[in-house]
Amino acid sequence: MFKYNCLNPIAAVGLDLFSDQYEKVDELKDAQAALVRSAAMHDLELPDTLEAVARAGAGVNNIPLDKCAEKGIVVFNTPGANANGVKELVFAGMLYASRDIVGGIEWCLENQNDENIAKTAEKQKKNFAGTEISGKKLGVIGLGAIGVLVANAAIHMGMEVYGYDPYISVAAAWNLSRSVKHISNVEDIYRECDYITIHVPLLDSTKKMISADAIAMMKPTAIILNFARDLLVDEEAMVDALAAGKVHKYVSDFPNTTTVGAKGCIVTPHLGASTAESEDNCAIMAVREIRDYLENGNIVHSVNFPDCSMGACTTAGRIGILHRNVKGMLSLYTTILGDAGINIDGMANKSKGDYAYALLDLDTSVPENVLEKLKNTEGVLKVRKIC
Ligand SMILES: NC(=O)c1ccc[n+]([C@@H]2O[C@H](COP(=O)([O-])OP(=O)(O)OC[C@H]3O[C@@H](n4cnc5c(N)ncnc54)[C@H](O)[C@@H]3O)[C@@H](O)[C@H]2O)c1
Ligand SMILES: O=C(O)[C@H](O)COP(=O)(O)O
Repeated sequence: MFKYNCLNPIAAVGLDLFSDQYEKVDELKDAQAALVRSAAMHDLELPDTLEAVARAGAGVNNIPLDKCAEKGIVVFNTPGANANGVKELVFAGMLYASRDIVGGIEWCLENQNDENIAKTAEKQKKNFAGTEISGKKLGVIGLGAIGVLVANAAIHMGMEVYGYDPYISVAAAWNLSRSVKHISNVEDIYRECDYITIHVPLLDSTKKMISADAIAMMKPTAIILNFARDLLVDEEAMVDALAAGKVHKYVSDFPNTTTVGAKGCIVTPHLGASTAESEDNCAIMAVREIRDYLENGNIVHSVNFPDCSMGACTTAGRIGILHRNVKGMLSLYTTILGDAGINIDGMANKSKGDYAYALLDLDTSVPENVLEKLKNTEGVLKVRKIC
């Protein structure tokens, strides 16, 4: 029986994919797997029982990735599963920033008792007029799952789209419309674009990447959209620039005391992925990842260990070894197994940064004393007996 804990509510359509071999538990300390959305995990005590964490979503800045790796806990996310939900809200953000839709709605509510509201509205509507997005320049910073969808949809909306991503994946490049202009110097986006939207992960290297200097290059009419993470933007500098009329609007999906209520800021309460479709997609992908890892030892879509798959286990034994990415590890395993008279039928070993994963199919189930030897090998973080 496998036990899992949900640190946030996770869509039922995903949890229903757990078989009767799985039991939901109320406490993380009792779980082998955890499912999480944005709950902060940095200060949580991670129990020794925990094997896997699946982030039902994209951003993993709420999870201590290295601490998990050191404890042999594989962290997954669900790339692309909520991208369409975010893309649609980015366009809502562009429209809210371009036309005073909110002001217009508020005016209607304030005048709901006016019998002549239809007539008055025709006189007042000039106060809520705006501009169109068609024909304007959009800069997309980060062309991953979300950035590509935003860029392609903007082309269909008649925008001139500039795309910047020095690390773009081959898959994303294939999906990107050929009409998107490839930008190699992000300053071209800051200087020339009417709308700038950011879709990069929050990392040490991207923190405050929209800096005061970047903001100073922007047009006074610029509209900046942040549906990625608030810490990507120097928001103090942004609020100052808005107050001084140096940029026009800042749309953010991450409320905080700097931006909510500040002049020119339009803030939503982290709604990007809060659609039925995105929540279902993320939950389904997260549960599949956890099951494939716990039942078969396969790693797909991990953010702290390499992906490594050998399908379902068809041999008498299978073990997975999470270890440091240092030389000589495989020969230590083959020696221990060979000395125990165990034949290796198949093997895969992959590495990612400081960490690596070996999956071994064996002609017999590994006895406890051999598992102990493997576990006690210098550089091994965790050994799992899968069958
Ligand atoms: N508002 C929401 O509800 C919501 C929902 C989903 C994701 N997000 C946020 O959006 C981010 C992006 O999501 P995604 O699904 O597109 O992720 P993704 O991993 O598919 O794409 C991120 C892209 O950013 C690029 N990148 C990294 N560093 C860069 C840099 N310095 N300059 C330019 N590009 C850079 C990468 O190459 C990659 O192509 C997530 O990390 C998360 O923080 C927010
Ligand atoms: O990174 C993400 O996937 C988003 O920020 C969504 O977060 P949520 O699952 O808490 O809505």
